[in-house]
Amino acid sequence: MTERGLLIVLSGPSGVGKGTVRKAIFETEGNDFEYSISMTTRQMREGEVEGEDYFFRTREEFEELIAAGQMLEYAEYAGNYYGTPLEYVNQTLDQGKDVFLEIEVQGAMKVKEKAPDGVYIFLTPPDLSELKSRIVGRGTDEMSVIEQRMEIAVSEIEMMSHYDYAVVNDEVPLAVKRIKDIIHSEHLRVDRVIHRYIKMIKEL
Ligand SMILES: Nc1ncnc2c1ncn2[C@@H]1O[C@H](COP(=O)(O)OP(=O)(O)OP(=O)(O)O)[C@@H](O)[C@H]1O
Ligand SMILES: Nc1nc2c(ncn2[C@@H]2O[C@H](COP(=O)(O)O)[C@@H](O)[C@H]2O)c(=O)[nH]1
Repeated sequence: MTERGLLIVLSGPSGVGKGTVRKAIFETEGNDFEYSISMTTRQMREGEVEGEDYFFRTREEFEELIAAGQMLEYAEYAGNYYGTPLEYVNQTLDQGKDVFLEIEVQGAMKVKEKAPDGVYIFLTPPDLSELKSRIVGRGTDEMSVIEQRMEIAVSEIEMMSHYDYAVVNDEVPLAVKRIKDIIHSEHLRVDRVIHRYIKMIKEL
């Protein structure tokens, strides 16, 4: 039987740079994990592409998928649903490939309940004023939404202790390296490696 892949969960407050760092990770060489594209009911931003950035759905469609048990997790964030389709994650892990989720904190905690053996990484800003500058600088949200996201950010940062690792996103290439190093180390954990040896011993 193929060894199940590792579930990698990256969270952190809105605007910290999760998307930027995740894209940079996937652009670097030597990755062996797949990105799970999320579903959302929020409006598509300029430049976003259906099926690449998100699967954009109506609230009705999203609620049907929840009712059908087709979401690994979902959360309501700043007035919209966001969630992880279950089938892709399960199929990919079953094929022995690692899966990378980039999701907010409520959803990450739901995933952690279901998959405590995943690796949970919290991306932090150097400080809160830099966080606000990044959200403002991105130019995608109105001031009322920015204030809402900053309030949520404070409560999200309070949840950091539930994660396995905290990575500061001061500079993107440094954050990328820190995250790749964590994933590499997770693969060397004895509780993951030992299964291979138990299997070999059984086959002797
Ligand atoms: N290390 C960094 N230094 C300076 N600016 C950064 C850094 N990382 C990301 N940014 C910028 O911060 C802004 C927010 O980044 P990004 O959209 O990736 O955040 P996010 O955490 O994915 O946000 P959300 O959760 O709202 O989707 C972008 O304009 C991005 O270019
Ligand atoms: N619980 C989940 N949160 C998700 C998912 N996909 C993205 N997100 C997070 O939502 C906020 C807002 O995103 P934005 O694109 O509107 O800026 C951010 O923290 C994302 O990481 C998901 O599948 N589940």
